[in-house]
Amino acid sequence: MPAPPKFTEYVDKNANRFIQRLADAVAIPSISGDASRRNDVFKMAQFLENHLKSVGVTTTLVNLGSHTMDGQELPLPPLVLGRIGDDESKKTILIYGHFDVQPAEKSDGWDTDPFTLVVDEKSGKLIGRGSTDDKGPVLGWVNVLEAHQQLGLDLPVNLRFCFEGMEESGSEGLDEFIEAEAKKGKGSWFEGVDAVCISDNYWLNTRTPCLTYGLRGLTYFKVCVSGPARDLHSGVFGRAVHEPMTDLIALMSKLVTPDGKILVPGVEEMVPGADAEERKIYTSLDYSIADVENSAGASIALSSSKEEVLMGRMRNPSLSLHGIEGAFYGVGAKTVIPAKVSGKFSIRLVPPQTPDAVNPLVVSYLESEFAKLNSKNKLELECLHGGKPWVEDFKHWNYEAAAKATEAIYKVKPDLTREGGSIPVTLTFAEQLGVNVLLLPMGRGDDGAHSTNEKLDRSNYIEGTKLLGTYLYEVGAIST
Ligand SMILES: C[C@H](N)C(=O)N[C@@H](Cc1c[nH]cn1)C(=O)O
Ligand SMILES: [Zn+2]
Ligand SMILES: [Zn+2]
Repeated sequence: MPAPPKFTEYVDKNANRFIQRLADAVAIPSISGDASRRNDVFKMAQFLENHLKSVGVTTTLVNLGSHTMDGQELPLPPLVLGRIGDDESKKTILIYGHFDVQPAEKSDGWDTDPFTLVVDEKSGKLIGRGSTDDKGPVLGWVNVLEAHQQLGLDLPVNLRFCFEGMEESGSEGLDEFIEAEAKKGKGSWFEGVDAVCISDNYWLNTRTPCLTYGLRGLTYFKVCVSGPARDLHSGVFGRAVHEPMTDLIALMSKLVTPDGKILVPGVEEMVPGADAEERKIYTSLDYSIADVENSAGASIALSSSKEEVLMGRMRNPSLSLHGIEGAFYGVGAKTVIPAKVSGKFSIRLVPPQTPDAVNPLVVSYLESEFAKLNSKNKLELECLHGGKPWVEDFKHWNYEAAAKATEAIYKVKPDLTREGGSIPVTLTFAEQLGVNVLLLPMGRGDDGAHSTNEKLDRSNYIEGTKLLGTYLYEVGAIST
């Protein structure tokens, strides 16, 4: 059953207001990983709750307690829960999204202020932090509800919402909440949920919409090397003391080869290779080396084989080095020996890898490599956060409904993809609620999530809003 034409017409007529709604959301720098922005994450929770209320959703804010970040005790942002519809003859869909964003500074290399949405009329880009990850998709649902409220249309399904403000920082407190609710059975917030829909990833390319049935897991490490009591002068202490930065670089260089092979013994070996049958999946996807290179902004693909690049992103683990805290990075030529430096790296995990299985391998490898350095400095290892990988059955009515909706809006069959990123709560929903989970992305592969000049194309936001609404009608029309 397609959505009524008046729904899609309403979305077109109100596109500019919907863009203003996104601009208002982007203006709140809700960076969960920055302690100084915690008030803004709370402000964003309030903004979202107000918008949901105004379109007829019954809402609750759930206090998730507090946590320690950068040595500070901080209140966790609340979960924003919502419900609309209680008709037993209809299916109930749980929608998840997040209202926190990655850090962004103009000085990182943005062309414009990251927290002022720029509507580039010529290119059709809506540029700003969170535009595609994940404020645009979250507001897409608000837009759908507004249209139904204003047009006096009944929703074809019951909806439950679970929006969090810590996704970019390990989803602290969320798994525990879901597990505790799921245990309640009757009377649980999630009672009656038939399936889950998450819009928080991207098309593989810039042309073809997709449905996503897999995510990589993650384990994120901080490797701290310290020694001197304070920063030292390299002219006075160079070649006289063990230098933390030198030890750290030696360790970091032992983690991964320049062509992406993970050097921690046992980690690559956990994953079985792809057989000819599986390779066909990657051959059939609408993708080329130009897609990865255009979205990376340079000709730097690791392989000239499309299948290898896709497998590297979708079905193989990867290890990335992210940064070094405490290192000198300013302008000029400071001749310092930093006293304490912390390297940050993460491993994207694929089945059957889990943080519990991989972390001990990482720890014992780094400890043994550090021992080989014969350094008198001190090594400390910390796993900052993690999550398991997830792969779903895509031959399910939830995917069938999403495929029909995609064909109705975009006039093409969607690709079926696995995403290289991580949304740890996905597996928790699947396991705890025992229902199918679908990823229905709004944005394109070149949106630059987590990067500078993050954008969502105007057409993806507006057609994506229609897609989310149409998906609900297709779910409503399925009889199982
Ligand atoms: C795919 C999703 N939109 C996303 O960006 N997830 C993040 C989750 C995360 C974990 N640590 C920090 N952020 C990701 O895959 O990096
Ligand atoms: Zn993200
Ligand atoms: Zn996200």
